Amino acid sequence: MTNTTPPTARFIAAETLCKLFRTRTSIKILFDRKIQKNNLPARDRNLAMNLIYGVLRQKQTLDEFLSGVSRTPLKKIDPFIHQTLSVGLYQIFFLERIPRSAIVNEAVNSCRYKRIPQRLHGFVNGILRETIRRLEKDPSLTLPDTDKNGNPIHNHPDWLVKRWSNTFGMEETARICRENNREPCLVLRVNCCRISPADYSRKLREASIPHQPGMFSTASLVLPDFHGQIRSLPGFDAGYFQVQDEAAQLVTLLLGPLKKDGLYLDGCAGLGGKTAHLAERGIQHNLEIHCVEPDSRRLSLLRDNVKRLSGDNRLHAHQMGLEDFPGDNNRLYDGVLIDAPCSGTGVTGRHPDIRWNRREEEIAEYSRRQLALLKTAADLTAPGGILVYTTCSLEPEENEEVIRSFLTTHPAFILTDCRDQLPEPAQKLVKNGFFQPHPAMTIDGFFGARLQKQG
Ligand SMILES: C[S@@+](CC[C@H](N)C(=O)[O-])C[C@H]1O[C@@H](n2cnc3c(N)ncnc32)[C@H](O)[C@@H]1O
Repeated sequence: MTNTTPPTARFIAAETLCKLFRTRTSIKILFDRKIQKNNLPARDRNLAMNLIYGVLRQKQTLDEFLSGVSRTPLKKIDPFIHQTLSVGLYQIFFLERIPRSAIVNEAVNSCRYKRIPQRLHGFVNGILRETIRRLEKDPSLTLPDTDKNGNPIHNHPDWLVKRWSNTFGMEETARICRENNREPCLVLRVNCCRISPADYSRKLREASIPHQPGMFSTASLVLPDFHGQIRSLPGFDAGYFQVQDEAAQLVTLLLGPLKKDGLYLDGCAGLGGKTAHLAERGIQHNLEIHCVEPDSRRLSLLRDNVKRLSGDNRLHAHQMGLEDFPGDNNRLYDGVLIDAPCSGTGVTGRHPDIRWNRREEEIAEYSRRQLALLKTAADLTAPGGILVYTTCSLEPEENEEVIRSFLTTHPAFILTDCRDQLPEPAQKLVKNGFFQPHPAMTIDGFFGARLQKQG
């Protein structure tokens, strides 16, 4: 292989992993850049993505195994070679359909492409062949689940495991980590304004796509084995569904009961997952909806998303930070949603880069920004109106502590019980009045608080 031939999926995976660990940039940004630069065919793109996500979910077990096979300590292995080996080991242990000889050849090809000195190709070749030899001798050989001191390996950084064991206890933490290390299922929210979940289920059945109803949200369908293009699912253009985990589906319900002809604001709209949900529900209630998002790329995707799902022309999208949003002609909002920027520690199963990119020190800065956003939102909420605060973090400083701190300075607001707005199966996700699902309950980790301004 020469540098004039296009790079392979394995090479892209190893390079992306190296860059991620070096720069702590999100996988989405790194991968999109690589795809644009290299024009990988869809099949290779999917394989590269699988390898990257797989290695991120198994990082510590792969490293533990590698340090048992390699005579060179991990810290002394060149980062690209290290990640090429992780990608190779991941394929050997998890992707049964790839011939083992191809795994070794491809790893050596990646080294050639990277212009790694020839003498080191033998090192890569030797480690992978030795692994295969051990597996042939003992087919029941698996990756280690404890480290050399006998401590369980969780495939999460120690600081996060320590925090979660303080919050949830060690057993629950181990369960959360285990769930996060599995490949998550695709979850859809059926757009009930366009089609019922039962009718959409029929369409999936006709297309031979295995699925089942979600456990908590009545509008959800779970597709355990689907790995294709989302656009290829039945009724994408017709707006029959949106990809959204059950936890994210449920938090929008906390704005209920919706007020007829009411004025609503999504104060941190992002790509519009929750704005679109609100817009769908809003059609029936004739809502006027405003949303605020400072990032122009996200706002443009949001517009497409909302148009596809609700065709709503009563959505007013504002590109700015909430602190700069003057409101609409001094009118106050009957409902405000603050889906605040957060550490994302509740969704490190779906986005395993988060667990390695985050720093514990960042949590204090997130909670400062979250409290500021909540205070801004309070001024935009009408008397009698509902203010919903939500994050996809599991950290108390970003969740209940933000709410407690807010309530001490805003006595006009009272905390109401989230249970009243949720369908019966989801009510068990509420603790101390807060919506608090976490991955051990086979749902993304979220937090939601429903506040009402006294009128
Ligand atoms: C958790 S995401 C929102 C996800 C979105 N609600 C959804 O369901 O797709 C938080 C969003 O807040 C935006 N944001 C950051 N600072 C903000 C600010 N000062 N005012 C409003 N939005 C902000 C970020 O750009 C990001 O898109």
